Amino acid sequence: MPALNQNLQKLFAAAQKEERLGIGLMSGTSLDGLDIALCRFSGSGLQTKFKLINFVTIPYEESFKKEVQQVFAKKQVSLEQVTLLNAYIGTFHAELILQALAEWQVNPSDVDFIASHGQTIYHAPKRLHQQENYGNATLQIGDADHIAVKTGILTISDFRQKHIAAGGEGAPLALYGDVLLGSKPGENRVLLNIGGIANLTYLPADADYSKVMCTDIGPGNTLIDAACRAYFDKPFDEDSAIAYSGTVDETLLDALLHHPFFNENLPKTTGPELFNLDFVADAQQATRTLNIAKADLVATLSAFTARSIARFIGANFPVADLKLFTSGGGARNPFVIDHIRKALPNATIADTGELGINPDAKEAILFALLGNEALCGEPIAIGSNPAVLMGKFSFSG
Ligand SMILES: Nc1ncnc2c1ncn2[C@@H]1O[C@H](COP(=O)(O)OP(=O)(O)OP(=O)(O)O)[C@@H](O)[C@H]1O
Ligand SMILES: CC(=O)N[C@H]1[C@@H]2OC[C@@H](O2)[C@@H](O)[C@@H]1O[C@H](C)C(=O)O
Repeated sequence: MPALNQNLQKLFAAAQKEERLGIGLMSGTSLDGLDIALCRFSGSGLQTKFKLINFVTIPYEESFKKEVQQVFAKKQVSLEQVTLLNAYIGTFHAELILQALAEWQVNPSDVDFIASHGQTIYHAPKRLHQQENYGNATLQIGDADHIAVKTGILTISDFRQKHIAAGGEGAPLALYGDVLLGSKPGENRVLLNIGGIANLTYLPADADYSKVMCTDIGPGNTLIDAACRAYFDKPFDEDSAIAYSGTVDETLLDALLHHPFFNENLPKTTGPELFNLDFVADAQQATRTLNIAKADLVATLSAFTARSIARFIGANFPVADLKLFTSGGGARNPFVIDHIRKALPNATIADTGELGINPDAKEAILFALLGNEALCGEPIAIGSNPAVLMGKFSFSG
């Protein structure tokens, strides 16, 4: 039998180890920075044992955000800019990983794999584009060959394509990790992530994985952030200072909550391609609220996030018998969380820190888990999701 080449030998060795060190990377729709989670794994699937060793979010410079924003969630962009960014983001993420590893005094050669989400620049489920000849599609850039070559670490990436190829919308993938991290027999749980977009995983008390459900709900921080950028020259509404200084416009809020996306079948996905300031302006036009104070707009958009989340949970789950665990940057938005609490007075709400999961690190941990599965797992059927192993391998040499 011919010998395996060195890349495949390394891959085999990593997959067969008792314990593996893996890095999960997330660069989300909020474009706030790169989340880097260093985890130790043993086993796979529902028997995985994992420990978060180190975590950091390295914030992006404004100049980098602006470059990505030129192509982010836009129908018409410069193809040259996309091409340049694809290579640039891969190299840039590799530099940030090396910086984090140096700070943690971890030698790159001790890390078995990197699992990289990349940067979503366009998410186009068929429900959005509605073009007959095309199916679901999504695009994450930041090519992993650059990460692998620059760090010397086997890199797994582009997880969402397999989900689409096997019948999904490419998102949310959270359930694959949430089942492992968050389910507890005897408790109905919801793991709610409020990132740019809000999504959740429902974990039923009987631990019947066929009943697990994971879907996007609607906007998380994306509209709040967009309004802060456009009208206050701020990247986000820190500690809800602007929202608390304004008043919710109930007429506008009601119009926003009437968007047909909220009545579409589950599971479903969305993004800033739909929930953006043009959508808000249309609702303002229709309700003659174009002239409301900008602080009132931020308050209304914050209430919109909270109310759409609370309405979804109230309509779909047994609220009085439910534990809700929050994560993502929006879990640190007090206005949003207060409004969810008020709308769901009977639900128990805490952040995922109560489960021993750093709420800011959860999505990066998810990708590390998916990387571990790509190396040594088996496809698992959860809810209506495709039972597939996701991710593509990039070798360092
Ligand atoms: N102290 C705070 N007060 C208010 N909002 C905050 C605070 N800290 C973080 N946020 C919000 O959280 C956002 C970042 O959230 P997060 O990093 O979870 O998003 P993401 O991972 O990019 O999104 P997604 O999950 O959609 O991909 C910020 O843009 C901001 O809106
Ligand atoms: C296409 C894409 O990047 N979607 C993200 C986004 O951010 C939140 C929500 O929209 C979710 O569907 C998904 O990310 C998480 C990590 C997921 O797949 O579970």
